[in-house]
Amino acid sequence: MKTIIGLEIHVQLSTATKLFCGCSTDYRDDEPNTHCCPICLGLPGALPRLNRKAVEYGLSVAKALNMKVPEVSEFARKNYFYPDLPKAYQITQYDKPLAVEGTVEIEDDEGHEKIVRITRVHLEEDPGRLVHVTGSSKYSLVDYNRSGIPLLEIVTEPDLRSPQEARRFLNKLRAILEYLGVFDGDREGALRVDANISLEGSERVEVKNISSYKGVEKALTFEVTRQKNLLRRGQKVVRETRHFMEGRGITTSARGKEEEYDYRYFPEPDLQPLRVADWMEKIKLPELPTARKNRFMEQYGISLNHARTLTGDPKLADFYEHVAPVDPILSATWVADILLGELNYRDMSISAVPPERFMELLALLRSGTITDKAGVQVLREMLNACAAGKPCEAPATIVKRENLAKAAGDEFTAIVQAVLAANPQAVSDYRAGKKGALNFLVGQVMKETRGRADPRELGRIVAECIDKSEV
Ligand SMILES: Nc1ncnc2c1ncn2[C@@H]1O[C@H](COP(=O)(O)OP(=O)(O)OP(=O)(O)O)[C@@H](O)[C@H]1O
Ligand SMILES: [Mg+2]
Ligand SMILES: [Mg+2]
Repeated sequence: MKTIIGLEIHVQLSTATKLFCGCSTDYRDDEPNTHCCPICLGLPGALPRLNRKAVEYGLSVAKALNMKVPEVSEFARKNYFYPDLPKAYQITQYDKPLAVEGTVEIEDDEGHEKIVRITRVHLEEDPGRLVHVTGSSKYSLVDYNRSGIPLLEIVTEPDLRSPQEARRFLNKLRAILEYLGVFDGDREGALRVDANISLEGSERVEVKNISSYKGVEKALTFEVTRQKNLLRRGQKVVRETRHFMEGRGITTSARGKEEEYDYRYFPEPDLQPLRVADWMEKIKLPELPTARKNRFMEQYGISLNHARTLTGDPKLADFYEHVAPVDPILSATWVADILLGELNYRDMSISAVPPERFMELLALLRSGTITDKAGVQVLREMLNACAAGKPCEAPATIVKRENLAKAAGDEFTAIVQAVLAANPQAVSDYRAGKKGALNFLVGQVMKETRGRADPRELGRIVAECIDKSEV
């Protein structure tokens, strides 16, 4: 049964000030209701003044998503009565959005390139935030710091075919937004999604206001199962809005009147229509993820998978380009396959890693001073220090202190000799032609050197030592 998914994504644009007033958008650590004025509080008589930067950001997203812009775009009032919006209407866009008909390229579940069509993007203001206080007396508080933050709503066509595909789409979209510098992905609630899902031939359900990528995938996975089970039991899926309960990973019906609500949209009389077609021509785009991915493969000779991973986040891509001169391929492996995993494990961001120190580590690996295994140990020491807020030690210092340099010279020969002497049976088995005996001896040397010997060279060296010792 075909799964059909379409997303409506609300992105908080990272402008310095709000959409229709000069209040600062940087309110995260501040007291409630300290970033407000008569305009974003919606007091009678206050007039909106459009933030030019927000329109530019919106248009650059439209351009990056290959969208068409109309001659003229217009704001509209969406009327509803709720405490998160004291003026009783949201300024948004309705029949004349900023742009229409775009595309985003993603990978489908088989790993093939696929196009997801974008229906439209439009600007609107974020409402205030309600905090529901429960306890002996139940009441709600409202914080208008968020009221008037510019949102860009991005609506997709129902082109996504699985919850995993939806998540990959969101990752790609987030990468594009971060490359454009219009969005701060680290901010909580900076991206909120309404996920629409149906099984072919059935009604669709809309899961509202999911605030994480993982949440979108989880909510959709839950819905696929729920809807399939309904149909299996001979029941019908009803068209409805549902809420996602992040903690429990389930969706619940929100059957309310809001679905049939008539918003009585009409053009916003206090704002001029925008001539966006002319404006669009002046918008310049930076290099975007797909272009950067292709350049990485060409310029550094790295694999598609590495290029994809490394360009998924502009900070990661910058980091890679910084350290690549040591050795592009070795760097790609160490950043994409090893560093990323260690960062995720510690819930650390790439910005916490000093690239110069990482280059020193790469140089030690490249020169063969340490083995891969010891390299991972050094990296862990470095990251643990960073995570604890301590300065990052030089890799060479860690290597010295922990005695991690590759076993070499006399020290190494002594270890091999000692292992051979301690295992005469294995040595004679090897001489008698048993290949397995060599592996055993190599394993013993690895154990003695605690990973400081290079397993790739070790077999040859041990064999040589046996040949050289008395024949
Ligand atoms: N059969 C379907 N199955 C799943 N998703 C669908 C289906 N048809 C449409 N969609 C998706 O649902 C969304 C439709 O959003 P649209 O804004 O047009 O309608 P709405 O949800 O009724 O309105 P709004 O949420 O803005 O009040 C789009 O993302 C679209 O891709
Ligand atoms: Mg909307
Ligand atoms: Mg909707």
